[in-house]
Parts: sequence; structure tokens; C-alpha cells
Amino acid sequence: MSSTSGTDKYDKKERFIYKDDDAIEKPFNWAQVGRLFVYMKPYKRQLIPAIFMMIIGTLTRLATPALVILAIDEAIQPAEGAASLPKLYLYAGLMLLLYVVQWAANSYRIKYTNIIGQKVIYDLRHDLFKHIQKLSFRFFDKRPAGSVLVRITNDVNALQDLFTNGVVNLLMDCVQLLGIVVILLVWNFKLGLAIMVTVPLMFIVSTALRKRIRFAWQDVRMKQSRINAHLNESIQGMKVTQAYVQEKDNMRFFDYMNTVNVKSWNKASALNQAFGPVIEITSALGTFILFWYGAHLIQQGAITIGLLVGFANYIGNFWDPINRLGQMYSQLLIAMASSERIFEFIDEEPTVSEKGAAKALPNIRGDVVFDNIIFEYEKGRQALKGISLEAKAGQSIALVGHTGSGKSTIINLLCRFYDPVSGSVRIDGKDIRDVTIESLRSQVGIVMQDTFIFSGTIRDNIRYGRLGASDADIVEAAKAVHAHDFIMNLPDGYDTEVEERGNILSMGQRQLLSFARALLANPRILILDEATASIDTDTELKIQEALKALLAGRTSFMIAHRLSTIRNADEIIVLDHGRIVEQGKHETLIAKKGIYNGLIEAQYRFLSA
Ligand SMILES: Nc1ncnc2c1ncn2[C@@H]1O[C@H](COP(=O)(O)OP(=O)(O)OP(=O)(O)O)[C@@H](O)[C@H]1O
Repeated sequence: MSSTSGTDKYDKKERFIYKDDDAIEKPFNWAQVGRLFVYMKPYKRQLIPAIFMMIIGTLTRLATPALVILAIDEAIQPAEGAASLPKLYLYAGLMLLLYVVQWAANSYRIKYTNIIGQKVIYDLRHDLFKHIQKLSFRFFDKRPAGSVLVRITNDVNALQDLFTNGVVNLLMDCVQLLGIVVILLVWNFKLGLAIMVTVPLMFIVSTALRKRIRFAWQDVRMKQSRINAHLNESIQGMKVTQAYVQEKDNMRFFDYMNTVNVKSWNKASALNQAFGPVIEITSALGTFILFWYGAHLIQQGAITIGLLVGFANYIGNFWDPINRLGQMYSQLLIAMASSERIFEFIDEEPTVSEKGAAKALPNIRGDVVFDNIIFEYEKGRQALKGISLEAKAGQSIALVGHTGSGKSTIINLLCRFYDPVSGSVRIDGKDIRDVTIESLRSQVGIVMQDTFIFSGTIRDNIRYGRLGASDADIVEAAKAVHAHDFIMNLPDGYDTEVEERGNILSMGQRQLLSFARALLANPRILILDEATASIDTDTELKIQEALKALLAGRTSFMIAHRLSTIRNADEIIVLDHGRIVEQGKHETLIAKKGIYNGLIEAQYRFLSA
């Protein structure tokens, strides 16, 4: 499909809004640079030889033109006496030696800097991921998964270059530049100064141009990241797109974004190309001054031909570091933005944190008390408005109520994914804020509505409940929840590979797998968010049987959707707008003819019939 045809409809108008992840460039910030360099500290053993090799490499590069001067002035055309072939061989031999040393030093430098770069990036990514895993639900509520992903991948990658080459190259260029300036001025002050007249000129022109180039590339990156965001969303929503036959419209929108990206790239690339001539013109000007003024000095007998040739060599090496230092500065500004975003995550404190004096929760019986809980996700909007309830060990509690009434919130607080604004949740009489999070969550099992299946085998997925479980334990758990039969019917039984998110499994099968996983974990308290999807009667019966096995002897909180589950519960809690409005057994509540009765009549009439 032609890309231009797709742009007509979306010109200046975007169907989806993609928020750009902050500015790409940030001002230079020393404190942040210092923080980044802390990551290099453990690799002193590699950094020191890398810098040493860099110094050797630079010194040998600086020494080579000096040998050219000596070869011309002392061997080819000496001021006094005849040309000397042995001397020429000597200088040529020394030059060869310097090249070999330079090559070896550079090879080792690159080897060490690569190691440092890889290790630093590994550590940074490790710290970031470790920290993100600790962050509370509130953090993830505010951020789409995509933006978190971008920080671990793109932003960390953006720093890779800085750590691999940037730091050592920066030092190398500074040393080389300084070395050349000193050599030129010491060797012949007047000629050296004359050549360097062009430097400020080049500096002014290149700074202005480079700024425009930087912004142009930033624009390209922004456009590319929008394409990525759109691609990510499109692939995830592909089923909806196909179901609503929106492929053509999607394609047009994608073409529009693609075209905008190409235009932005062309602009940046054209500006980039303009940079080459600026360097060439200034370096040509420098060379012109060298030969014009140099010839003048030769005529006066102030310098030799060898010195002129040597100087020409030095200024050949002069522009490269200047050019690279400019690039390095742009790279640093980009790295500033990336590191700021990375540190913003690393500095984020989990809102649910452990007290210093938190002790491990001993093996629990399973008595749960919610004591006058008030909770809000956003300030001023209470999701729970004074909830008090009690579950004795082994009791099953069904939570029912309209959508948004607060069922999931109660469960979130029991697992301590959030802390209440006031009131407390106690297990066996202990406030859950006084115990370690790990000891709490490891004794509370959750079966989610949308069972998360990881890519791997069926066996691995069940084992996720208890990593140390034996194969026999896994089969036993699967049998107890009636999952064994369907697993054995899969092509490779327990070794069947399931794709990410378990697409090859039916909804009911996924439920049974998650029951087996929870049973294996053997928690004293079980939370069940029952799937709403209707399933065939046979599976429904299996699930009811499985539930019986799963709930036996445990305290359970169920967001129940099936009438059979609700009926069997020891206590039904009816929620409405964050309050408990009714509470009791099924028959009692039905007889009350209140909210519960209305809910059941509206939603479950067809099932109870
Ligand atoms: N992460 C969140 N951030 C802000 N508000 C939230 C968040 N999660 C839930 N809420 C709000 O809190 C209230 C209770 O939501 P909750 O998810 O507990 O309801 P629910 O009864 O479980 O609903 P459903 O049956 O639809 O799952 C709702 O008003 C909802 O909009």
C-alpha cells in the first residue's frame, strides 16, 4: 500500500494519543553524572588498564608525526651533511613499532571498555528490575506497562554507549587534543597559534548546527517511540481490531505515522550531512594557513620542511577529537534524560513498606479481621467506607455486590497490596503491617480471574505455586482439582509447552490449572476471584468439585460469580459503594428480600431456575 494514500485522512490529526515519555534531552547535571559513575566503581580493575592503554595509544599516536619530522629533517634532507639511509630505516622502523604498540593498546582498551560497558549496564538493569519488583500496586496504577518496559530497555540501552566508549573516548580525545596543542605551541609558537585561529570559528558554527541536529534526531526518536507504542497496542489488540474489521483504518493510521517518521528522519539526516562540510571547510582553512604561513617561515629559515609536514600531520589528527567531543556532548545530554528517568524509578519508595521491626508471621491458623477499614485509591475518593468483618479460620466468605462496590479492594488490602487510610487488617490477631510482606503473602494464596499462564510447560506453570514441589506433588495437586485428565489429553501431557498467556488452553482449563497451582502452594488463606465467563456444564461441575478440594480447611475470600459458589459460602458479604449493606447466609439474605435478593434475581435467575 502506498504510504502517501494513508496520510490524507490523518494529516495533522492522530486517532490515538501517545504521550511522549518526557523530554529526551535534559541539561547537564553533575550530581547525576556522579551517581552514574558510582556504577563504574566496582570495575576499577578494568577501568585502570583501559585508561592506561588509552594513554599509551594516544602517546604513540602523538609521537608518530614527530618521527616524520625527524625522518625528513635528519635523514632525508638534513640541514648539514648528506641524506642518511640508515637513519631513515631507523625512523621508519620506530614508526612501525609505534603503530604496532598503538594497535595493541587500542585492542586492549576496546576489550576493557566493552567489559565495563556490559557490566555496568547489567548492574543498572539488575538494580532497576529488582527495585521495580518491590514497588507497590499504586506505582503500577499510575504507569502503563509500556512505559515501565521502555525504561528497562531503551533508557538503559541509551546509557550503554556512554559506558562502553563514551567515558574512555572522552578522556582520550581530551588528552589527544591537549597533546597536539602543547606540541604545536612548543615546537613553533607562531605557526601553532596561526593554525588554531580557526578553532573558535569552527566551534561557533558547529555548536549552532549541532543543536539543530540534536533536536532533529530527538524528533526522530520521539516519532519512532510513538510507532512502537502503536505497534505494541495494535498487536495486543489485534483480536479486537479483526473482530471489528478495523484493519484498513489501522493500516491508514500506521502509514500516517510511518510517513511522519520518514520525513523526520530525512530532515535529521540532511542536517547531519551539512555537518561534514563545516568540518572540512575549517580544516581546509587550517591547512591553508599552515602551508601559506609555513612556506613564509621556511623562506625566512625559521622552520624546516620536516616541521611543516609534521604539523600537517598533527592538524590532520586535530579535528577528529573536536568533532567527537561535540558528539559526546549530545550523547551526554541524551544520557542525562535517560538516567534521570531510570533514577526516578530507582528512587521511588514502595508505598507499602516493611517496618524495620517487622517480624515473620508464624504459621497461621487463618482468623481474619477487617477492623473499620477506610481506604482510598485517590485522595478524597473513598473506595471502602468503614468495613468491619470477621472470618474464623476455615470459613469461606463470598463477597458480592455491583461492579465498583469494593470487592477487589478488600482483597487487595488483605494481601497488603495497599495499606488502609485508617483501621487495620489482622490475621490471627496480628496487624498485617507489623509482619514481613513475604511471610504474609506466602501464606495467602490467590487465584485470579484471568489466570496468568507463563510460557513454559504445564508442569512449570503448576510448580509456580511452590518451586520446590516434586513431580509427584504436581500430579497429586492436578488430580485433586480434576485437572489431571485434561492435562493427560494434551499432546505431551505435563510437558506440553504453553505459549505466553496460555492461549492454547480454554478458560475452564486455565482455571483448573490455577487451582492446582494454588493447592500446591497450600496457603491457609485463599483468595479466589471467580471467572465470570460462562463455561459448559461439565466443566462447571468439575470446577465446583475442584473448588471443594481447594477450599477444604482454609479460610477463603471469594469474589463469587457463580450461584453455586455463593450458596456454599459460610458467610455472604454484600457490598454497595464501599459499605457492607447485608451479611449472612444465602437463605437468610434471600428471605430479607433486600439488595442481595435483587442482585440474585437480576443476575442469577437463569442459573437457579
Ligand atoms: N487502581 C485504582 N485506582 C483508582 N481507583 C480504583 C482503582 N481500582 C479500583 N478503583 C475504584 O475503587 C472502587 C472499588 O473498585 P473495586 O475494584 O474494588 O470494585 P469491584 O467491586 O471489585 O468491581 P468489579 O466487580 O467490577 O471488579 C471503584 O470505584 C473503582 O473505580
